[in-house]
Amino acid sequence: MKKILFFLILMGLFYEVISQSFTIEQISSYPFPSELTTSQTGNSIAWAMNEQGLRNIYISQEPEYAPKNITSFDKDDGQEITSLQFSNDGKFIVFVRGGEHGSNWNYDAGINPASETNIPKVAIWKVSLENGKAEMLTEGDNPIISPDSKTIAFLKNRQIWTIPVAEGKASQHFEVKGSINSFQWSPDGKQILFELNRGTHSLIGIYSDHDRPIQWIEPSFQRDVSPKWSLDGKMIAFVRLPGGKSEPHPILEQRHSPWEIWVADAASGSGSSRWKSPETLMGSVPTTHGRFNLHWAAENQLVYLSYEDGWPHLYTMDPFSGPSKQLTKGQFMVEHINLSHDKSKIFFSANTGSDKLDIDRRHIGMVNLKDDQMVMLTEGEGIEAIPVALSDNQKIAFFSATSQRPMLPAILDIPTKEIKLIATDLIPSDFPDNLVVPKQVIFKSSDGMVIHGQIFEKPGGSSKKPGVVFVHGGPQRQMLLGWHYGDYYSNTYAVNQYLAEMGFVVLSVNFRLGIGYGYEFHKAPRTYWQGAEEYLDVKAAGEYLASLENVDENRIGIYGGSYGGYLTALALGKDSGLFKVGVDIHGVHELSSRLKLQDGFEQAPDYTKALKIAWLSSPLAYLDTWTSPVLFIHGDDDRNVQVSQTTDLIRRFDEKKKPYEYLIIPDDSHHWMKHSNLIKVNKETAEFLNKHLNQK
Ligand SMILES: CC(=O)N[C@@H](C)C(=O)N[C@@H](C)C(=O)N[C@@H](C)C(=O)O
Repeated sequence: MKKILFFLILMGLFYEVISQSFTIEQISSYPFPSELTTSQTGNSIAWAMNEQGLRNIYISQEPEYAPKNITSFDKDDGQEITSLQFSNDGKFIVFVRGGEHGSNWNYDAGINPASETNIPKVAIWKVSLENGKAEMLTEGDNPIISPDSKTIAFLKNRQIWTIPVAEGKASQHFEVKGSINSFQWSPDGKQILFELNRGTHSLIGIYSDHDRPIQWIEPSFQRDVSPKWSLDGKMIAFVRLPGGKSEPHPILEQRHSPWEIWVADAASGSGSSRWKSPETLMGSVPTTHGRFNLHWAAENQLVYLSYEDGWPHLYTMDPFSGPSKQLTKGQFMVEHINLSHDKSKIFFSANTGSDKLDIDRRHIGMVNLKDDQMVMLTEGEGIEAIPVALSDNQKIAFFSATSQRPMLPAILDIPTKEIKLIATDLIPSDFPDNLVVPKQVIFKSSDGMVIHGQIFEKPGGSSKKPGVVFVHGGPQRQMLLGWHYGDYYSNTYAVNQYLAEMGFVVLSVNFRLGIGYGYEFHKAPRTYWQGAEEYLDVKAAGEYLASLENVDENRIGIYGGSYGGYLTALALGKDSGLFKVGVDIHGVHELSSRLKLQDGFEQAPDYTKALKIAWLSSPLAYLDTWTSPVLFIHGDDDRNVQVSQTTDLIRRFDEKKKPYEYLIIPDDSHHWMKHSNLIKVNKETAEFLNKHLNQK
């Protein structure tokens, strides 16, 4: 009898293994597009494509839009492509290779995930569209081609340098005290507008030539940012924020963060405030992609984004006569905002449409500034994001995905609504074609917060499956009902599909602090080091999963990266009874550093209380109740979450003689720049969960 039982168990295991129809390498082999850009004439598009670590540039030209590879970088060396742009004359493309631009610090320092003996530099490259020659021009970052296509301005050591497009060496364009955050050529190419950080305040200046001093624009002790030339080059719009350091306000109270829109005369530098944010929490500085999204549009209108009605929406104003007007309205968010080349139309991604599930998707919308009417240009069960207008102002390019197919560029002809998917043959021939369709689930946290999630479950298999909660990072993110437009979350979507394939029921939880569900959700109080109430949503997700008929409540795991790693550690510390195993990927653990250390005489009135709450919001407070097995993973060139967050936690585990497993990835960052590292992390994550939850 025992032999028969053993044989049946063996067959069951064998069945489950062979029933896996794809490997982690196959599901992680999705090509990831980024840096979508369009030419000024001729309706061409270009994008960067990461094909299993090989990052190259493709262009597509009308009418067929067949993708053409114009670079040949052939090593999985972690060197990303950014700042991709066409020259106005359409003769060449410029881009940056190297660096880690998704970082919170040191984003323009070379990254070396291949551990080469020379750390790769961050460099500016040019590809001729006439003869196909690709050449590195100079070290530097953030290049912008001059309107006449003859010069490339760029940042080096936070100063503006230039290099002639033809022959010639790079040289510092001018010297100015401070760090230049951004710059812009004037429409006629004769001047450069720049935003300068001087520590306690920020200034906006215009460089004309060596014989004229910098023209400061309404200099003040405030922080002036996001300057934009008007279309005729006569005016400058910018945002004014408070400068300096305030008295120490109560730490645990949410406060209005004020901002104003100013307009100044470029020649004289004098200007005035044209709009002040409503003095409400929702009227605070927006934190949506693109932040203020301040743009000059046709008819000298100013377009901007504000959260003031509780959702990130677009507004317009005539800076000289009129009050502002709301262009997009409703319970949805807009992000990825871009204007048509003639500045008469605004395109954006939005989580809205005719289907109630659209709140967990993205579709493309447009506002025509001729009549200020908003229309949705795409709909359905797919995910469309990051629209960019083509030069004829009649087409847009964007990234398109479904629950089955990863992101690819697509082109929509606005009048005909015809959509053309591009580069489908860049999806590997052995890429899985039988992925599960994530199902929207909605449940409530213990405090009543309504939480959205996505369930990934492969039909069939065991009647009682193990469950895994996935916790995204950011935290200002939203997981979707399909492949994600962000590289980090395309990867976690792949991992969730693989875990479902292995027989897990996966619940990806969109906890509070995420985007897409309005201000109250995105800016919920008493969260992170101020009380970690977002953990209630993670716990509710675990309990929801455990309550499902087809899930074994005694085999629930959790994993997450970065902010999701923080919540994974908190879950394992606070609720090892619910979460039986976890994988904490570059998580945040020590939170007191988030409290601005009080110096001098003054201290926030609630500083002591805040310190206590920060401690109780940290996984470090729960090590004695943390009994579930854990795998710690961190790259040691992480520039979003210090690797010390994991080394220090491991030190505490060692001192407490607590078991753990670990995986350190030397020289890689927060974003697994080297594909082979991404595969290693994905595989170890899945195998660790499988070892503890899926072995009968
Ligand atoms: C300043 C800041 O918090 N930046 C965030 C983008 C960040 O780095 N957050 C991390 C803690 C994190 O969650 N990173 C990834 C996973 C992300 O989604 O940004």
